[in-house]
Amino acid sequence: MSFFKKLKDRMLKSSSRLEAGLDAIVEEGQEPSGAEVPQAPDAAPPSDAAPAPAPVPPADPAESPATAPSGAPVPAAPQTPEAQTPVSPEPESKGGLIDRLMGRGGQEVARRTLDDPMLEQLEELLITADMGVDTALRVTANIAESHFGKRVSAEEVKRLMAEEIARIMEPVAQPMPIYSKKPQVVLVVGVNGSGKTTTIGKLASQFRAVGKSVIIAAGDTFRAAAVEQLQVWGERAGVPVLTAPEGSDPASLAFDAMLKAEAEGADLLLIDTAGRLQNRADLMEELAKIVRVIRKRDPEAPHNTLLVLDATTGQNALSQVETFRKLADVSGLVMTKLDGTARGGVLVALADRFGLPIHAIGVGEQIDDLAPFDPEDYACALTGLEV
Ligand SMILES: Nc1nc2c(ncn2[C@@H]2O[C@H](COP(=O)(O)OP(=O)(O)OP(=O)(O)O)[C@@H](O)[C@H]2O)c(=O)[nH]1
Repeated sequence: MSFFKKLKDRMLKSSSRLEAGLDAIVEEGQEPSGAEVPQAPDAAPPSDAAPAPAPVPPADPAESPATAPSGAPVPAAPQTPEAQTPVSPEPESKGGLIDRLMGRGGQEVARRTLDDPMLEQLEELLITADMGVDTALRVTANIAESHFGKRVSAEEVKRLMAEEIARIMEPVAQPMPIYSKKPQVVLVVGVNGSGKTTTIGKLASQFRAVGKSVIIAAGDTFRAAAVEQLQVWGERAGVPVLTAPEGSDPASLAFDAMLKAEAEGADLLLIDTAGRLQNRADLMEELAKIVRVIRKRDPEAPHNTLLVLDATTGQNALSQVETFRKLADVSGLVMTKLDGTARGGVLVALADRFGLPIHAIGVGEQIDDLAPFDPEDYACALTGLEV
């Protein structure tokens, strides 16, 4: 199954809500056929200038520059030709274009003039999909700029919307940079339950699959269950997991993990951390101490600080970014649980507000359910547009 198909199937709740809403908005204001109003020209597909799908990383880290990030995958899901096709033209009805124009044969396409009431309805729909007011306004304003007063079908609106969303998301769709530095230290932060453990397991498995050696440090030493879960993921991924006794200092574990990763020449060290936001001052001190001790071994570590966010929390993800940016030097985001949520629009709001790189998205609980973030696939899946 192409990844787009999988993403669309998994994001059914988001896309079906937007899709049904868009169909309803157009149908509600549908004009009688034959009205003498010009139709909107077919919207152009999202720009060809979109970034290419994440390349497979060099198996040999020596191929990467010492300091500059390579375009490494994280993760490298195979891209099918159809997954790279941004937006296909609106399918012809069975009777073909002439029959449609003549009112013969196939189904007549409902159209509505894009006016202020329709724009307001579109805004509301985007806000209910957790896109946030500012982003929803920006998207609809851009659609209005080119199509205000024109008669549009639901399919055209979806395509225009997908274009706008892809345009917002393109700059942030960046694979996690991979450095030739050994070990590359990746600190993983986020609130409890956001999917840190699962994401670390998936990342470890994908790095292993491209020939990297990985070590995981179970830095949430306060919860035995969290450590056990990480061990299970380590086993699945075939990666060693370093643990410390319950309640011990996570920074001391991180230091030991650095020594082990250096001694073994590991390519990557993934460090899990606690996510207790209830006591922010403690958490800040804990994260700062981890960073201090690993910098004793490598002044540039951590090389990546990934913030894992749970899509089902909707707009709350925005405040989590704000909070964690104060606690740690967040370098990129991973959004989990995009499958089965109607709140996928929050990723657009995040991209629009913060511009932080989105490295990957989680679309399930299985080890291979972590995908590179492709803005066009995502925009199409979100709006319910077929590619
Ligand atoms: N459907 C779905 N579930 C996910 C995804 N990622 C994680 N989960 C589930 O979310 C729950 C929490 O994930 P964890 O990885 O344990 O989250 P955590 O941030 O490590 O949480 P703590 O261990 O409490 O700190 C688990 O039941 C996971 O299976 C995803 O992309 N999709």
